[in-house]
This record gives sequence, C-alpha cells and structure tokens, in this order.
Amino acid sequence: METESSSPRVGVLALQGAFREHKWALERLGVSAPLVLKAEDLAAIDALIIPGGESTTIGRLLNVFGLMAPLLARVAAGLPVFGTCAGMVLLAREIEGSAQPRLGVMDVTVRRNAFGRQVDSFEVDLTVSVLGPPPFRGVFIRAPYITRVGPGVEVLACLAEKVILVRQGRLLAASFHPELTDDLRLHRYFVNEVAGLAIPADR
Ligand SMILES: NC(=O)CC[C@H](N)C(=O)O
Repeated sequence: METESSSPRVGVLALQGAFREHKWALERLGVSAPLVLKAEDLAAIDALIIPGGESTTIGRLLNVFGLMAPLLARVAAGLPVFGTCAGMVLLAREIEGSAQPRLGVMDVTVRRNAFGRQVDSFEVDLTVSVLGPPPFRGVFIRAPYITRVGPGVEVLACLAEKVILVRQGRLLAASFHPELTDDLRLHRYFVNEVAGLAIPADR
C-alpha cells in the first residue's frame, strides 16, 4: 500500500483530443495516468495534463461536464498543470480575438493557429535549455504561439523568435505535441521539476 500511494498520479483531461498518447507517455515513465472526465476524478490526481485537440470544444466541454469551476479551484490550490497545444490555449489568460471558454490561469496571451496555413503542421528540432542536449523534436499541428508573457512567466523555448514553451510556477505550456514523439524528457520535466513529484522507478 505504501508503494502504491507513493506513485504519483498525473491525470489526463480526456474530454477530447490527443489524451491517449499522453497517458501512454506517462505510463512509459512509470507514472499512473488516470483519465479525467468528471469533477470527482480530480480528487484522485496530483497533477494534470490538458492535451491538444480543439480548444473551443474542450473549453465548452469543461463547462458541460461541470469541470470548469472545480478544476479552477484545484489549480488555485496549487494543482500542477501541463497544457499542450490546445491545452496551452486553455491555460492562457488572453486569446487573441477570442472570448472562448478557458481556464485563463497563465499570464500570457496566445495566438491560435499562429504559424499560418502553409505550415499547418511541421516538425522541427528545438533547443530547450532545461532539457539540455540533444534537441527536442517539436511536432506542431495548427499550433498556437505566445505573443505576450507576464512578469511571472519563464520562457523555456522559442522557435524563430516565437515563444512556444513557458512555465509559470506549477504551470507548464507547450505549443507542440511532446506526446507524439518517443522522447519522454518533457513529461519527466513536468512531473519531477514542475509538479515536484518523484517518479518511483524512473526509466
Ligand atoms: N493540435 C492542436 O491542439 C491544435 C489547437 C487548435 N489550433 C486550437 O486552438 O484549439
């Protein structure tokens, strides 16, 4: 029982989008990754990942499923959250030209689908100083980037001078999809460094 309870539980918001791939990435790290679909599920997690997908849909479903208010309360009480792509949009305080439902807990402004139509989706090597070498393969799919960062926000990576990876205390947000690569370093960074949880049998 002692070993069970010492294993961190990193929930994955599973209303829509690429949640399975995050679950698999966390499980490959040896972290339990329950899917979060309703308010009661929040009681069983130590941290949360909000996946990529369609931010307007996920935001609407947060309200429909009664998750918006309880999730905001958990975040206010210190729940660590990692948002990728649409998840980054949902964490942002401001979304350029949009009043769509969101958590709005990170002091940043995002621009949705920001890399333009010609480059709808692409992959590129990123230098991420907190991960060290080698570069991290960034998979971008209709990706947002950040156009304003507040004073408490740390910029962890840029691509062509666009901010694409940020941290604000226990919140982490990426424009790209780390769950679509075999590289587990960003998931490990979130669990260990951002959330401050120990991975029992780190692989
Ligand atoms: N791959 C993604 O998550 C795309 C995000 C999408 N552009 C949005 O704003 O919702």
